[in-house]
Amino acid sequence: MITPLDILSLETWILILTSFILIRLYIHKKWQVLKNLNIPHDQPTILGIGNLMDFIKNPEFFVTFACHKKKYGPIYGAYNWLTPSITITDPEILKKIFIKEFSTFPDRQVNGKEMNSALTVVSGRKWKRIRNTLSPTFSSSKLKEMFGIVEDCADSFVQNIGTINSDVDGRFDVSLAFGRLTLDGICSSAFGVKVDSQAGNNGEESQVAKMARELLAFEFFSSKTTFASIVIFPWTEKIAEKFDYTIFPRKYVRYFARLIDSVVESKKEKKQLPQRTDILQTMIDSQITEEDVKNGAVKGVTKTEMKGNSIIMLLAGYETTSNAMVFLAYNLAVYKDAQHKCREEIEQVIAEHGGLTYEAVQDLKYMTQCLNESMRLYSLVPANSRYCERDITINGVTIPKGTLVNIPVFGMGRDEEFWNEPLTFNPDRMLDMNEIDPMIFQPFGAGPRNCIGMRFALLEIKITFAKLLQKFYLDVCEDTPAPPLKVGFKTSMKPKETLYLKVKALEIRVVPS
Ligand code: HEM
Repeated sequence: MITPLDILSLETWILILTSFILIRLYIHKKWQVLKNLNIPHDQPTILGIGNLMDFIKNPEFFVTFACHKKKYGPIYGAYNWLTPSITITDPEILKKIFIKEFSTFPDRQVNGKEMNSALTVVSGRKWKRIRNTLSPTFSSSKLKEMFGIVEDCADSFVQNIGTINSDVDGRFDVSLAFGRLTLDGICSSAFGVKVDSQAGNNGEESQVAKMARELLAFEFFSSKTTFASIVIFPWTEKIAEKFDYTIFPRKYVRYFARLIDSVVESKKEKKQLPQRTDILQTMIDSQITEEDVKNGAVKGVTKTEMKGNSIIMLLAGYETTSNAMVFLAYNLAVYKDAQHKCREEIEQVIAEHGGLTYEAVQDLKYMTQCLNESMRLYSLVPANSRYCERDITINGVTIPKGTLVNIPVFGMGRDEEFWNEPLTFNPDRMLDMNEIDPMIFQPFGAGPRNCIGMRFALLEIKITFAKLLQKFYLDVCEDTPAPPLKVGFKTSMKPKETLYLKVKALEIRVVPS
């Protein structure tokens, strides 16, 4: 296959790309797109190039956001390198962008063949068809059928946490332990493959777990090609598509594409695995051909789309869910009253339902409050976005076509304008979710394009903590930092430094302080 380097030398490409940057810079300066924004306050609207770089360099996004908000007001324009963007925190405007005017803002942003079909990046009719096909996978009835898969992984986690995942004092690396758990959960549900990564060093790690770990460890933002493609030239995606270019390392995409082929084959032959409900099975059941797509099919996924979307479930669902558990564990270890109340609730709910059933998990109300409060303080996806496809004026604010709307989710979660004592972990404020504006607190995004895996993630987190807290008491170690934790960013928000906590088996029954 011809690669760009077969056509022109690297130097020539660099020259061409640099010329493009300068031309685009010139055009934007000329047009001053953002100067035309009809923003209802007197603040300057141009921050200059590099708003997004600020964020990547400084994951304490809320610090950047708080400074910008103070300086420029609640709505301000900036350039994400060459893409004009507008940051909005007004809930009324956000509601219109996410819901009422969804057709104007259908995508988050303007990767070979497989990844270009992933739900996260497709748009228009294609997105609608794939989303319609995959959504039923996360319905209550399907999640109930997947309950066993998730429960197995949680059981394995609890079994290992007191032994191979912790040292003699019960001290464990929180990200490592929850990372292994979620890897098992997502591989099992997305690919239909049991990977047993929780067996850790004492057991044989499967090749799938190893490849998944390596794929997930890939630093997207450290790759200059990726950076250029996504951030500086969002429009080069179309060219990249022609060359079957993917931002994901080809070795892993090919590996998983082949893995899916073999799982599909063995599922067909019913040789290796029993037919069971998982994300891949839902896609197999609704497989269509390229011909069907051309004929306007409104539901179903092609073989290529099936592969891309299985891989994207792994990428979108792994770190987010794992880090949500890391932050929840931290908060429960620090705030012992909350941990104690969670444990009481678990015991009560299990007694009422006669076990930890799917319905029992839905009744873990206080644990949900703790999780929501934890995700407010440490939002896993620190910023959301919507790409504006036509000029529009909303509540007096003009958003020109081609502008990226930034929603600083992490910043809004800690904004004093919206929350009383925002840095305090207070699950009680999440008691009545009708009182919380879903535009201000949006850990899973909002509107028709919100997180498709939300209910799966919530189920996995709650089952795990119900099982963990039944058997163990979570505590801080001597070197566990005091709140608020310093955060870093890879593919999702995570603790900046390696975080250690302690587990103590509950036979010792420690009375919470
Ligand atoms: C705590 C865990 C998770 C968090 C915090 C999270 C957060 C998010 C957010 C903020 C978005 C963007 C939504 C928007 O634009 O409004 C998103 C999209 C998405 N998430 Fe999640 N997610 C989590 C777990 C998962 C899981 C477990 C899966 C898969 C099994 C998943 C699959 C996806 C996909 C495919 C999209 C793209 C949806 C679309 O464009 O239609 N996520 N997620």
